[in-house]
Amino acid sequence: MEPIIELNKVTKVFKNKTAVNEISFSIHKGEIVAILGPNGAGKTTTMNMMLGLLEPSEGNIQLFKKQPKDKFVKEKIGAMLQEVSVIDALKVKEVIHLFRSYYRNPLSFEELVNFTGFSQNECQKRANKLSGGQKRRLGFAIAMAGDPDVLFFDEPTVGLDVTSRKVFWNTVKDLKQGGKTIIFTTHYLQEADDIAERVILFHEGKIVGDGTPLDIKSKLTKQAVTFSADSTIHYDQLASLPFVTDIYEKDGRLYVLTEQPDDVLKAIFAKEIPVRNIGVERGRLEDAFEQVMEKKGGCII
Ligand SMILES: Nc1ncnc2c1ncn2[C@@H]1O[C@H](COP(=O)(O)OP(=O)(O)OP(=O)(O)O)[C@@H](O)[C@H]1O
Repeated sequence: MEPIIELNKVTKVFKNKTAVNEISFSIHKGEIVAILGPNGAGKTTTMNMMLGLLEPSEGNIQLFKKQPKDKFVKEKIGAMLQEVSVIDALKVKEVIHLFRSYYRNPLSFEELVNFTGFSQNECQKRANKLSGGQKRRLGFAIAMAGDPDVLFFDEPTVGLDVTSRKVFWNTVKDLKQGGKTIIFTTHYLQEADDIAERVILFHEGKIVGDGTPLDIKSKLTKQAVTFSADSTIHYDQLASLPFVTDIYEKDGRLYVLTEQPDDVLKAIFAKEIPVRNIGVERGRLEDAFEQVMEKKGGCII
């Protein structure tokens, strides 16, 4: 299958700062890709270049075999950027009507209101009276107005409450099922792990990892022996077990990171440490991310 997005040795320099440094990758139809990396890694700059909002200093970007600014491309893509700026004087319903009017085959008004999750009353509100989270939900509807094939979301869930986040990602999964291609950035690594089929890891303007979340975790993380623990257990007791590199607690379970889970289990039983509901898991994407940063951007995948 032909890629629909292709970046070839793309560099972006702002004055003296190289924000993106000779990156190349392709994205195929129907992929759901998370672009991850620490602050200042070059994620937004890359996304803005794919959207035609910034020109690369060097290299080439093509979407649908055309330049990002091509009118054909503009009709095929939708974007929700970090700053959602809408015309404040307009009501929500007027904003939606306005953005529909920009496209030849827009989604229906009702479908777009569904993306916001707004009630009829909320649709009467002026855009400048919306909360931060509501503005993002309106931004989602704006991104969908032209029924795009490719969607770009730059940190889409910042400012959304837990329920709105779930609704947002469930909608994204449905869009993927419907054949859309989705590219998003996020600092919530669990979201990337849950949603993305592919993760592209950025560090200091370079791509340092590219693969499925499982690939990346398998290559970079240690395994964890996990269990529900008796309150009498002390971290010291666990830390003294052989091959343990770290211990943390999450959702009432203890995670003992190790490269040798069998040996850790043997030692737990030998020392009669009171553990229940034992499991062995791969480390989190967050752990992989930390490993990459510790390697100071050396390419690992
Ligand atoms: N318009 C600009 N002028 C000068 N430098 C810029 C400009 N935009 C971005 N940069 C610099 O380029 C680098 C990459 O920025 P970018 O916004 O792409 O990072 P990011 O990975 O999206 O970060 P974050 O996670 O904080 O959003 C940073 O060092 C940033 O300061």
